Amino acid sequence: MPEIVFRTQGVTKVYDTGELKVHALAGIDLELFAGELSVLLGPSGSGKSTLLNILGGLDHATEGRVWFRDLELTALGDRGLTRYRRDHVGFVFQFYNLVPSLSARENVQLVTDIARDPMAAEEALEMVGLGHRLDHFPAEMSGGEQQRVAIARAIAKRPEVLLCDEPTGALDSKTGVQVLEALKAINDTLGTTTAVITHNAMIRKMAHRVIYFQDGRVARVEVNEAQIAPSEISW
Ligand SMILES: Nc1ncnc2c1ncn2[C@@H]1O[C@H](COP(=O)(O)OP(=O)(O)OP(=O)(O)O)[C@@H](O)[C@H]1O
Repeated sequence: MPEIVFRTQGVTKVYDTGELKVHALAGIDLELFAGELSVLLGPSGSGKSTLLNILGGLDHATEGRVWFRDLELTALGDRGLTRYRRDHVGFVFQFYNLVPSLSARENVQLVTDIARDPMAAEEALEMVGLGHRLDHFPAEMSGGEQQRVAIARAIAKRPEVLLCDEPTGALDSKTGVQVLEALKAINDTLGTTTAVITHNAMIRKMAHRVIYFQDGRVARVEVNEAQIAPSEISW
């Protein structure tokens, strides 16, 4: 049995917008395991991003407890969460947030310059299949290539976990598959525990574990005995 990396117990999240209370998470008990790639599926508003943000230390649970290995995230204050994110978590979002005036290499170096034990920016870009585009600027790259630069930036500090919120949401099938191949290569070669939110149910086929959300709860979890290659996924 692989080690547990994330464990949540009765996690709720209520957004109180004054007039209205939104129950985004209604009691999540979940475990994510070392080295696995998990896909989080579910209708819009079912709580996927809210949970990912709590696991990544970007947001606080309203109730319940969350552990990253032995570290209880729900016991940390903002400074503790900042340190946790810096040391352990890579994020990838739907939009790439690259600095337009910096090359691919320089965008990654923004992180490697301040990380404790980073890989070289060139190595990170090689891993996502962009070793030949080091000196290109974001405007010279396709959406899929820009997303792969963002992935290289996220993994260059060698985070133990990589949390991805709709990483292919803005991409067509062909470039989206290249992004999925980059995520798989990282999961395979670095063993990075990876969680991917998607609306695209086809992507579940490349996962070790598929977590289905419904109304702020985990409706079910499926374990895939075999995974199919991203190149065999299309949409
Ligand atoms: N900052 C916020 N303030 C108020 N309500 C919020 C906030 N963030 C999320 N919500 C609400 O919480 C619920 C869960 O949202 P969440 O973004 O986690 O869902 P999701 O499954 O990731 O949806 P999507 O697939 O559309 O991104 C939704 O009803 C959403 O409107």
